[in-house]
Amino acid sequence: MSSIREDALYIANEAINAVLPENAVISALRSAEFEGGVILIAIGKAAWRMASAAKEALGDKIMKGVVITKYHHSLGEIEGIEVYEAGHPVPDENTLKATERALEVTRNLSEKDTVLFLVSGGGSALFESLREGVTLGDLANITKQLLNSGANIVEINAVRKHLSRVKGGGFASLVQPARVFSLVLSDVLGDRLDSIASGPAYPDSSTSEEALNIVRKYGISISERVKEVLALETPKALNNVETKIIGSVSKVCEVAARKAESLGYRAKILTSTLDCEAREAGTFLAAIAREICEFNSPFEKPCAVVLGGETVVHVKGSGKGGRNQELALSAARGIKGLDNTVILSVGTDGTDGPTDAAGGIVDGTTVERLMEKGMNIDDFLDNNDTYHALRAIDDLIITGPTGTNVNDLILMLIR
Ligand SMILES: Nc1ncnc2c1ncn2[C@@H]1O[C@H](COP(=O)(O)OP(=O)(O)O)[C@@H](O)[C@H]1O
Ligand SMILES: O=C(O)[C@@H](CO)OP(=O)(O)O
Ligand SMILES: [Mg+2]
Repeated sequence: MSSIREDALYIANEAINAVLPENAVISALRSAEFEGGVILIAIGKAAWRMASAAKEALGDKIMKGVVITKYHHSLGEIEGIEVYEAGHPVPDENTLKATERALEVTRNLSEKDTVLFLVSGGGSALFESLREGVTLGDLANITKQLLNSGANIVEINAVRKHLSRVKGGGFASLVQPARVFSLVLSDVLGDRLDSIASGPAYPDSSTSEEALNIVRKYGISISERVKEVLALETPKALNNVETKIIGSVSKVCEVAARKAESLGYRAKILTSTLDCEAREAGTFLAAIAREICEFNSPFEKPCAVVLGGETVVHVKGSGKGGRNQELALSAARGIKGLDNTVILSVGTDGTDGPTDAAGGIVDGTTVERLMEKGMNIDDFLDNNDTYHALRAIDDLIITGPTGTNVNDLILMLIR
């Protein structure tokens, strides 16, 4: 019989494999019709896999193409398509250069032409052409502040959209009169199309006023010059765009639940929209675990509790970690001493925060194993240093870039 840890890792792996984008791209393109030329632009952490699937489906119908993905996320050449890598989560020079190339290949198109736009999370950092008055230095600085402020992705992107020529519908405006056919892998809760990769081809629902309020709410420091740029509006209507969502965290949760059932666990999806502070989610989940272990309620053992979403972290310490590692370690504190209980939290993109881990997997012995090494769990949580704690006791999950990106999966198994 496999161990409960092995079960958890198997379930997570199967669920992530089920949202690799290839099949979804190919089936979405099967029924699509293109009158004139097709120009492919793919952005985000899943861009390479999405583009290579589109090439497989459409072959020479694709006249030109540009892929922009995160460093170490491309898997080689794709015939007839230019592949670039750039900075994420903070954009860099290569972001601007690659985006300029994407704008060049989509210039001067006719209304018969189609821009096949393949969008996945990460696109905000990877696809950028700045409004006049904003420098790359400004954007990098504002991005770093926002990422560590506890602001959620919808808020972060409301600000980024108002600094950009391509975000918030800007890209679709620039390629007019060509039509944009957009396939989107969602990594934003509620599948908000104007927030995923900051919606370069979707009418923006956020306003300048909101962007300025977010800057104020989180105490983001910006110059007067940047403030003036933020006050300019984004497109609120576009008539050349068609959009399809081809994957999201709900599917990850459903597959995880199904796989858990196939291993004999009674599975429940608790939520697919978890969005609170990471350590609070971990503490809360641990409390549910204790209830189940003691009273066999509200879920009967053996059970699998599945959650999907994207928590946030107010980073105050100077350590290394990510939201999944922080959720897992805080859960470990709460399930200390429980038998046959495992909690796992993993980013489906394979990278959790600025680390080489995808997440963490903890159990009732995690705290004790840390203590044996002379490590106090609270110190590591306080310093946002969850990576070093989990690494010391082999409780990290390391997958490398997965080629997909649909938020995070959290799984609790009890038997
Ligand atoms: N030391 C840390 N501990 C916990 N979280 C952190 C730490 N450093 C950065 N983060 C969080 O990691 C987030 C970025 O993680 P990442 O996995 O790259 O996000 P995404 O998958 O959404 O692109 C930041 O928003 C920040 O809140
Ligand atoms: O690109 C982005 O804006 C976000 C959401 O889509 O993705 P990530 O959090 O992976 O950077
Ligand atoms: Mg991630």
